[in-house]
This record gives sequence, C-alpha cells and structure tokens, in this order.
Amino acid sequence: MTLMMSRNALEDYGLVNLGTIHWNLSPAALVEHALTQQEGQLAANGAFCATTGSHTGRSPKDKCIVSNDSSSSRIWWGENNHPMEPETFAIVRRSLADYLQGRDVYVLDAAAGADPHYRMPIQVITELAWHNLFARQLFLRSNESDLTTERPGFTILCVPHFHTNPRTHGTRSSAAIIIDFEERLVLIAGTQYAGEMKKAIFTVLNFILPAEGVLPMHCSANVGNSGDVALFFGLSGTGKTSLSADPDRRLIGDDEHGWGEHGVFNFEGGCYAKCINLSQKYEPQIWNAVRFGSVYENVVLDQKTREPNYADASLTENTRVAYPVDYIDNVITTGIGGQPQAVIFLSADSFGVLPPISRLSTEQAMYYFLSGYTSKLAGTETGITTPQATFSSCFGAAFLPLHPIEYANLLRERIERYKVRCYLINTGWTGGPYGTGERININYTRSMVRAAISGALEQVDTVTDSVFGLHIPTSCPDVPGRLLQPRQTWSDPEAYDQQAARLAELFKQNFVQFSSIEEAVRRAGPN
Ligand SMILES: Nc1ncnc2c1ncn2[C@@H]1O[C@H](COP(=O)(O)OP(=O)(O)O)[C@@H](O)[C@H]1O
Ligand SMILES: C=C(OP(=O)(O)O)C(=O)O
Repeated sequence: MTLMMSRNALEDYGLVNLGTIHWNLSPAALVEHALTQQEGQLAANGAFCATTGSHTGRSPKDKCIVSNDSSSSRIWWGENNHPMEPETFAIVRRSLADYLQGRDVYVLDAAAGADPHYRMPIQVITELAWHNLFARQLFLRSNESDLTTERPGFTILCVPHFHTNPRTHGTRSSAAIIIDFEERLVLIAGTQYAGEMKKAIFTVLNFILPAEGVLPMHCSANVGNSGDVALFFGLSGTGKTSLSADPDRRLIGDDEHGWGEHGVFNFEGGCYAKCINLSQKYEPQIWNAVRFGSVYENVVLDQKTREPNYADASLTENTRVAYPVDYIDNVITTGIGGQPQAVIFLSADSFGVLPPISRLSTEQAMYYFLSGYTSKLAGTETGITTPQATFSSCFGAAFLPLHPIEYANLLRERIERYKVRCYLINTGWTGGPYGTGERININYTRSMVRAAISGALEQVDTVTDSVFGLHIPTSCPDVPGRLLQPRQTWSDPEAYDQQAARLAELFKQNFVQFSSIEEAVRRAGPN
C-alpha cells in the first residue's frame, strides 16, 4: 500500500527514469548509504555527522510561496514570504526532475501532527541518504492511519546539490525553498541545511491549521507530574530545546506545536538541538540523546578519535544534532498534552536591558508576542555572525504565512479561556550588552522557569520597570536578587538608561505595523 502511494506520487511530480528508489529504509541502512555517498562520517558516539560546509543557515530571500489564486489573498507577504508564479514553480520542478534522472532517491513516508484529528501524512523524497535519516528522526513515523486518512498529505522534494539559477529559474538566489499549497508540494534546492525540511512543513501547518481552529506555535512544550503543561516560545537559539529538556518534567516536543480543542500536540517526532558548546554538566539530557541514529550537522570531529569537539565553530555556530524525541529520557511518547497553564516567551536580549524574568498581563502578553523581540543568534541565518536585535512576530515570523494578528488573537482567546500564567524571560545578556556583559547563566534561567511554572512567583511582590512597564518579581528561589533588576547589574547605570531608551524606541517603531490592534495592547508596550 505504502509503495503504491509512493510510486504514484513520484510520477505525479514528473519523477521518472530515476535510479534506484530506496523506500522507507531503516536508520542503519540510511547510515550505510550516507557513508557510501561520502556525505559525512560516524562519530565515536555512533551519531552520523554530516558536513555541509559553512552555508548551513537559511537566507531570508530564498523562501517563496506559489501565489496562485487560492493562497494569494490569505498570505502575509511580510519580508519572509516572496510570491512566485505557478509557471516559475513548474520550471524549477522540471529542472529538479531532469537533474534526478538516473540518480538514486530516498523516499520516506512520515507524518506531522501528533493529534489524530489533525495528523497530516507527508512524503519526503531526498537526494541524500542522511537527509532521509534526518526526516525519519524528526517527523512522526508513519502508521496505518496515514494510509487510510481522508486528510490530504504534503510532499517534500529535497535536492540540495542542484543549485537554481536566478536567470533561468526565476529564483532569488542559487537556493530555493518553495511551497505550493495547491499542489501540496515543497521544493528545496541548493541548500543542505536539513532544518529547511522541518521548517517548511511548519510553515505549511501554520497556514492550514488556523482555519481548523488550531493555533500553531513556534514553541517547545513539557508537562509536570500533575499534568501542568508549559509552553516556551522563542526564536532560534533562545532556549526552547535546552529549557524544555528538564529531568523533572516530561518533554512533549522541542520546537513546533499546535494548541487545539483537546490541548497541545507536537507536530514532530524528534528534536533539533543546537550543540555549540554542548556540555554534559549543563545539558545532560541532550548530551545523552546523541547516539546511533542521531544526526549531527557540522559538528567537527577529531580525525583520529572521532570524538566531537563541541567548542569548534569553524564550520558554523549553528551546529546541530537531530534525534527522535524518545532519545530524551522522560518524554510523552504520544506527543499530546493537555491545556497549558504557563506560557513563557524567551527573548535573548543582546541589549542587556530586559529583566531576566517579568510577569505579563494578557495585554502585555499580546504586545510582546506580536513584537517577538529577540536577537538573531549567530549561525542560523546566513550572514549573522554576532547577535542582532530583531523583531520576529510570534517569535517565528520566518514561518508565518498568515498575518501575526491572526495567531495573536488565537493565543489571547486561549490565555483568557484557560487563565494561563504568562512570563517573559530574557535568556540573553546581563551586566551590559553583548560584548560587555555576559549571557545569563542557564542554571539561573532554569530556576526562573521552574518558579514561573510552579506558580511560586504569583504571590511575590513585583516592581514595575519604568521604561518597559514590565512587572519584575523582587525575588525568585535560587536566583540572586540583584540579577533580577538589570539596571543593578550594569557598572554604569546611566549607560543602562540610554540603552533601555534605545530599545524602547525600536519597540515603538516596530509596533507601528500593528496599529489596528486595540489600544489596551498598544499601550502595554514601553512608554
Ligand atoms: N540562559 C540561557 N538560557 C537558555 N539557553 C542558553 C542560556 N545561556 C546559554 N544558552 C545556550 O543557548 C542555546 C539555546 O539553544 P536551543 O535551546 O537549541 O534554542 P532553540 O531550541 O530555541 O533554537 C544552547 O546552546 C544553550 O546552551
Ligand atoms: C531549526 C530552526 O529553528 P530552531 O532553532 O528554533 O529549532 C531554524 O530556525 O533553522
């Protein structure tokens, strides 16, 4: 049955005269093929290490959405989505099919969306064996229900060694990530960054699910012993994966979730952790998840011992490891949790002025969610080498095909209905901006997260920040009190005031685009 579906799909996409088609290979077989393709090597701990060179991040200009009639009116053509004509898409698709003639391909049947009500079958066709291994570990494994479901699927065709030519293909660069919602097909060319596959499906679900009453979220999720679910929103590198891996709470997922009628569910079946400076001491769970079947990207191995050197950023800062979610010790294997009780926004503030933790009113939650203030941390995007202040709506603007206010309204409705506690946590700099101050110790951040989730901060007195209006707890268990008030951590408080004013101004400028939002939310920002 699966084979039949796969063969038809291949032909539908013009993929004929291929070499050998490898269907649903096991991880061990995929590793063997990846070694034969000479696309990487095995690390001493058993992980397959793919080396893709320094171009390992995304470039904002490469992502296009095919602007046919049915999608055009709904798409948010912000700076992240570029329209592409169906004819241009057809040219790229034909070129990929021509390129693949006579070549082996790897085909995987998988799925996205752990809640059976929303589960979507996906098929991943890749040129490289290790990309197929990545997809196998990152997406949900296919099951019987995927063969009979009425829900239409989506296909990814990932051909990294084919580079597009802007002149002949009409693309914006030599790489292209193109989503066609009508054909239900994603084309990826000219980039080996495996994250594009998962983020493309995330973009797809961000388009499809709101129409079904589900809020798609760029967040990690975990659950405590009493069933209390917590969500951690944040742009890449702000701590979703690290902070949700908690020995005292069970992991639901580390990056992409939906919040529907029945609660929260993971879109994926695996995690994608950053491993720059990964340490056994600070991140034991992620450390232990690296084993046979895991896939490293651009981690430098010692050529004699094959031991990973996590400190080596010579290929990229954005070194990664992908592994199935159950490689983490305490997980919710169904990928489904209940209704959240706590929502945490993670902002890595490179200005060093946001408080390490603040309690948010619902209006503030809306304001900070829409603003999505954070820093782009080095590596994930091409050309970013130092943290750069940015506003990424809903903490994931790059993946949003609808206007941010649509997602924000869905979030507000849920926060109010379930009386969810909301916090803003700065996982970035303290004691000064990037370059002068230092990144907040992750163990302190963990203590703040624990206190926020448990409700321990609800009764604690707060002081109101004079610039941002944020409510800063005056104490937090296991965190030095001085750290909580950022102005007190700077050696020059006047420099702090200037920097805070600068950031407040950036917030205001950015929020102009949301002038249609109600006044109470507009007023919840910096004054
Ligand atoms: N205070 C902190 N809070 C969270 N992460 C931190 C902190 N300080 C340093 N880090 C590092 O930042 C990175 C966060 O990456 P990750 O959790 O993978 O982000 P995301 O999942 O949001 O992309 C990790 O390498 C982590 O060790
Ligand atoms: C995989 C990515 O996101 P995150 O770091 O949030 O996992 C990415 O942005 O490429």
